[in-house]
Amino acid sequence: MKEELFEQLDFTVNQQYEQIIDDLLEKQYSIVDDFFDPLEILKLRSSLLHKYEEDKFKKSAIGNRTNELIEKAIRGDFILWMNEAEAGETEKIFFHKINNLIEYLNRTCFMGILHKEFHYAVYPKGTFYKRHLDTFQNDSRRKLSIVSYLNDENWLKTNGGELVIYKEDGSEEVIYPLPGRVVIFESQILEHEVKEVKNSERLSITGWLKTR
Ligand SMILES: O=C(O)CCC(=O)C(=O)O
Ligand SMILES: [Fe+2]
Repeated sequence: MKEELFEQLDFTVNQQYEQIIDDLLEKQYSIVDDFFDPLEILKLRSSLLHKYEEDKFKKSAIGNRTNELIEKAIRGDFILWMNEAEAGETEKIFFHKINNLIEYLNRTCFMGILHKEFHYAVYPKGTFYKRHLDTFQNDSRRKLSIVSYLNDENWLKTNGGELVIYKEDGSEEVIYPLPGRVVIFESQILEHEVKEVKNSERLSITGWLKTR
């Protein structure tokens, strides 16, 4: 009895998470502009670029690798999966924040998130990811998609690489990949697209929170 009471007491309402939950309930996606602060973004970006320069990234695939050309016509990004067990200092900051969010979602919404997977992504100039649903190719257990943008503060809107979310009412939300910004959306429901990068390299971490 007493323990139960204490469990209740150590819970504090987090306004940012509450906003995410409200948004998800209302429109199936949420845009959070200050999920990571500038120093965190700087560290995550350096870490990404360091690994990218070491040639650790691989061309992304879409399920079975039967036709390279078709795959290239669908998505052109390069990715590196992150391993929480081997996370460096910088990645630890990332996973700490994500784990806090998961804990909150499970506690307040009984979302039942049990697994997660994240990868770094680089979209070089000229690349894109055509309109798709994240659960088509890989995994029906994907519940929420989370994209964190690691571009620097000089990122221009004219660089392209917008994330377009196709809403259920038929309209579109165009989202610029600005540093610190995180976009969370229902993986099973919302189709989306990454527009062609016209200039520079578009840097991000993409991942999924999964049930069962
Ligand atoms: O980078 C983004 O904005 C979205 C990436 C995406 O849709 C995916 O990797 O499935
Ligand atoms: Fe996607």
